[in-house]
Amino acid sequence: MTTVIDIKELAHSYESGQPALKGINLNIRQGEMVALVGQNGAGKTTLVKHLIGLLRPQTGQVTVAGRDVSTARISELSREVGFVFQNPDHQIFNDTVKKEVAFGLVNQGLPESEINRRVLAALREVGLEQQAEAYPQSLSRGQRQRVALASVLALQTPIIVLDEPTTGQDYQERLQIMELIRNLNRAGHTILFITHDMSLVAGFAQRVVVLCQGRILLEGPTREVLSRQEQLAQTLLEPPQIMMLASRLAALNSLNITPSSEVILTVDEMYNYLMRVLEGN
Ligand SMILES: Nc1ncnc2c1ncn2[C@@H]1O[C@H](COP(=O)(O)OP(=O)(O)OP(=O)(O)O)[C@@H](O)[C@H]1O
Repeated sequence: MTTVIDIKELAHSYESGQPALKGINLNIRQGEMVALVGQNGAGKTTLVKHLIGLLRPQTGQVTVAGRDVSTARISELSREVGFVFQNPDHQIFNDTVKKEVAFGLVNQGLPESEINRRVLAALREVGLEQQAEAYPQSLSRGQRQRVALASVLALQTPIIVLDEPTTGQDYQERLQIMELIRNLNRAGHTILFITHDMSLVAGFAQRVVVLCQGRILLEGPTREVLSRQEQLAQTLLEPPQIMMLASRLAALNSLNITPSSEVILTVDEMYNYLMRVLEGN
């Protein structure tokens, strides 16, 4: 499989503080669905900002779809990578939902009929077609998060990076969003998503990268990484019983059972159970 994100010895220090990244080496191949996890301040957002040119490598090298991000223009990178910000309010600035989702497409100079088609399809996918004319700031945080997601869906970029895509969503909405993202992956998009939610990792990621204090602590297939309970404990990602369940769920998911099998029901049930444990009910 072709490598679409290639990160070599990437380090970054903000002016005011400690180094946020300390020599990251990471390869992501076309068509993968990868979770990036780690406790607050581990460097996850700093890392992904390099993929869209919001930060340029101070040391090391980052290549995205064959383009060196040190020299690539942001407009060039944005055709390859769609980015859903952690806080939708850093992304949303138009006065209607429809205009917001259309914004990137208008910038690309697409014909109006194509823009309308893509905007409506994206809003339908995130369940916001009724809110097309609404003022984004009148929507709930969860709905604004879905507006941000729709804007990226409409761009149809080969790579999609999502920083905490399920923030502000309830249990059902979280599942719907992750299923939508998984469908994008099945349709061929490469997905990198940041999350604190290990049940989402267990249920949806093929591979996990664990960041800890600016370094990669663990990296590998989800099942393998989630079975490394002792090392994961260092990152204090979740209470041990949640990690244990997440690990078992990942093991079941990795069996890759066909949807018609009865066992898949067990996976779903277990996932639902895990989500309810996390919700505290
Ligand atoms: N703009 C900034 N200026 C100075 N320091 C920053 C800036 N952004 C992040 N940092 C610091 O860099 C480190 C890594 O932050 P980063 O936001 O990348 O971590 P994260 O893993 O995404 O955290 P979270 O899960 O809380 O979003 C932290 O110590 C953070 O305080």
